Amino acid sequence: MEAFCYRDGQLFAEDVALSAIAERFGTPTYVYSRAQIQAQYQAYAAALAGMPHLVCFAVKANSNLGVLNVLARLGAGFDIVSRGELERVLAAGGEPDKIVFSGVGKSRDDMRRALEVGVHCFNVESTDELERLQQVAARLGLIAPVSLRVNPDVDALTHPYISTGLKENKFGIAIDQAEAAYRRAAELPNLQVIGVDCHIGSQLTNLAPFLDALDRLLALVDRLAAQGIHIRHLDLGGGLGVRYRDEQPPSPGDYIRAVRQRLGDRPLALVFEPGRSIVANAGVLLTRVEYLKHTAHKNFAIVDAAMNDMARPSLYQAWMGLVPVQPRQQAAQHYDVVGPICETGDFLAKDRELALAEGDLLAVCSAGAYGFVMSSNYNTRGRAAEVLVDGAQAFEVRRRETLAELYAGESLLPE
Ligand SMILES: Cc1ncc(COP(=O)(O)O)c(C=O)c1O
Ligand SMILES: N[C@@H](CCCC[NH3+])C(=O)O
Repeated sequence: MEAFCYRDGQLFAEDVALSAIAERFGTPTYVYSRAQIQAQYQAYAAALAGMPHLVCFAVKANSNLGVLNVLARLGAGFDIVSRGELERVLAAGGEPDKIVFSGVGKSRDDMRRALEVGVHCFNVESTDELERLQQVAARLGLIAPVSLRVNPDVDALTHPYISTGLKENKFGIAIDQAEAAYRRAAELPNLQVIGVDCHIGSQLTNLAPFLDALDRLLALVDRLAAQGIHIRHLDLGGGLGVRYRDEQPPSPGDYIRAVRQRLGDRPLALVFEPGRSIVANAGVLLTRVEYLKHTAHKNFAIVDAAMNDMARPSLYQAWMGLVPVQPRQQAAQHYDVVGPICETGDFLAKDRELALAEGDLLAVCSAGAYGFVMSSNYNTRGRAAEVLVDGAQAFEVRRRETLAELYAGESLLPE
């Protein structure tokens, strides 16, 4: 489905014109489509029908309570990496026993709270973490369900900053040390081994690395079974890519069909932790042109969104689509679309052909994942509003940060 499309000469989110959203809520504003989030979640759930599974949305991709609530109502699970994400999921109505807890740096406090609420599984990333989890669980008199996150050493063929499954990355337990780690976990009285986990990177557009990692994990599951350690679920992480420009990533259905074929008759449940593929194309960042600046070398469109609102272009040189909300019938020019922040690296798009005037609205496409969640207050800019569209209705699911909030909690030195 296409949640964002042109009608009557302007861009709509479902049945709401983006110009009306800008009018009502101001800019910059993130706009999400409920129908698109639902459709992407259902693509995973439908492909997993008929077998035990959990689709755990990776909260890091978009942690807005409204968005999490849409997914919780569909019965989604959640993949979290911090206490903060845990509290968000609970506040949004997520079920604790569908939460998997990932991350290399879980504190004792993180573990305690997750044990108390009863998460589905801890994805443990080191042997020291196993020992710590044992201590915390023993003190509470509880049993911690665990998977070991295995680092299978496969090249995800993606940007180096978002590749996680190579032996030089900080994530997981090296696959050649995994069996010893499992034997240790099986000895610890307050741990219950239930799964194997891996996550090799993000924005993968090719199935081969996923299937390569899967083969290595299945071989490990078989070796563990021979030693009497029986794995109940396989968690393949997230990572499925989306189309930003001309990428042709496999669909969740194609991916899951290929995975199911390889399981054979092993009685394994499947867990996925998709983030980007659920929400990226369910969101845009709406921004307004403040100035057009023409120099001898370049044209700049200076807009009211900046790298503090959307970091991906500056941080990863990511190419993101950028389209006018109300296209003009006049000659286009080449523009660098930049924000007001005092850094040359503050750009949203470079060298785009656009017909623009001051005051025009633009939409940064595919901004629903790793957009608002990576925003900051750099240059003491307030964070954008977030709006969730459902059919003909638009709900402000996070209001714009106020000026007073920008320095709340800070204080002057005493006299
Ligand atoms: C452990 C883990 N699970 C899931 C995800 C979600 O990945 P993606 O948004 O690429 O689906 C990530 C981020 O890459 C991750 O680190
Ligand atoms: N922040 C990255 C994805 C990180 C994936 C997290 N493990 C991006 O915007 O592409």
